[in-house]
Amino acid sequence: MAQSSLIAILPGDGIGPEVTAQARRVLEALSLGVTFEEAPVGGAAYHQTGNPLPAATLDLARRADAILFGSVGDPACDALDRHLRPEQAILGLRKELSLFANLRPAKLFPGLEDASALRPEVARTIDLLIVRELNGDVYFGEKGMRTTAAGLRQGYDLMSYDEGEVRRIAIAGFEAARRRRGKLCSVDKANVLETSQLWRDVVIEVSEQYSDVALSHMYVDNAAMQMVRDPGQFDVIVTGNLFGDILSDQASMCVGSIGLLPSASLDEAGKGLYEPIHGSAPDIAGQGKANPCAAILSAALLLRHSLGQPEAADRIEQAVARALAGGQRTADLGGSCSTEAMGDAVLAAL
Ligand SMILES: NC(=O)c1ccc[n+]([C@@H]2O[C@H](COP(=O)([O-])OP(=O)(O)OC[C@H]3O[C@@H](n4cnc5c(N)ncnc54)[C@H](O)[C@@H]3O)[C@@H](O)[C@H]2O)c1
Ligand SMILES: CC(C)[C@H](C(=O)O)[C@@H](O)C(=O)O
Ligand SMILES: [Mg+2]
Repeated sequence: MAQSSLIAILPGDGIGPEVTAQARRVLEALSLGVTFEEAPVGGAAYHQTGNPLPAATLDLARRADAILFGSVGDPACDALDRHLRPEQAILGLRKELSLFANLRPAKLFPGLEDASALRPEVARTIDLLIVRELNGDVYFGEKGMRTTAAGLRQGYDLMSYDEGEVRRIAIAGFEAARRRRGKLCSVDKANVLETSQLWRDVVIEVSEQYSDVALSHMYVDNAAMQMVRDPGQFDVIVTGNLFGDILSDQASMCVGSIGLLPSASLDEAGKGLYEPIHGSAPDIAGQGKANPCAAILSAALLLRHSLGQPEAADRIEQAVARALAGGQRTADLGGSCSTEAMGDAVLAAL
């Protein structure tokens, strides 16, 4: 029941706290009777405790019904050992909570044609969902630095997927396609990578249970090209962790800004972490310039996927659309609204 739901707020670093504050205001305005509890994460947590993902923060994330996450990343931490860096916090949460299915929707908001990097008639066709695998791939394989026989420094990161990991994300992709326009494009690099060959084989096996979904396959380099040539051809894209990371940043500029794309990271049971796809944006942090829409739209996904509140989710999405259509825009979209003013505009449109 939403009455007793606990939402963990993990604002993080850079613009994370700025955009999360606006998302929280919007959730509060809906008076859903939810409780919020906040904890530090990323560089903020490292500076306080020496650990980017302190036990108390992980505990809150486990106890909560859903997690609203800002962003992590702090240039002052870039020289730390990798396990101490802010980014380990989001990777750790995804892994510890088995949040393997990352949904990244991208759709052009009416009126934002001019903000897209694409021509308006192309931008208008975009309504796609990237289903990105989040617990495996080159992100979580063996990695390290070593010295070659010739005495050269060598970095390595092992890419791998087992068939169980591919099967469960393929199912998530087919299920999403079934709820949308019935088209699934699996993106891989099977012409070169064994990991991708297994990926393709398993996706084809799973497709036998989904005869109502039209499955296609595309190599990732072609997919990057097709995303800007004819993005309207895509309904659902299912892909691995690394390819999904890259393609989703690209998709964001096709609809106008990285400050617009939310995401849901789900486990098998529907528990979720919700975050904008963007990072901590150190170049604009602390200046009130960040676009809070991705964070606000992430709160909408939280209500829909973890709290069973689809009407409230629709209300938030419609309010964002109305605010944008009314000309309220932050600098990334060519406007002059501050982060807070954009939050005000969404609240006014609720
Ligand atoms: N999930 C996460 O927490 C996450 C995601 C991506 C990057 N990061 C981290 O963030 C740090 C910065 O990385 P980066 O610069 O490659 O990516 P970034 O997404 O933080 O920023 C890329 C560019 O987009 C702009 N931008 C991002 N979000 C914006 C918003 N809401 N409104 C307006 N402009 C916005 C930034 O100003 C910057 O010019 C790094 O430490 C990186 O590891 C974290
Ligand atoms: C910060 C980083 C670990 C993260 C990723 O690569 O998954 C980010 O780029 C994202 O898209 O959420
Ligand atoms: Mg990314």
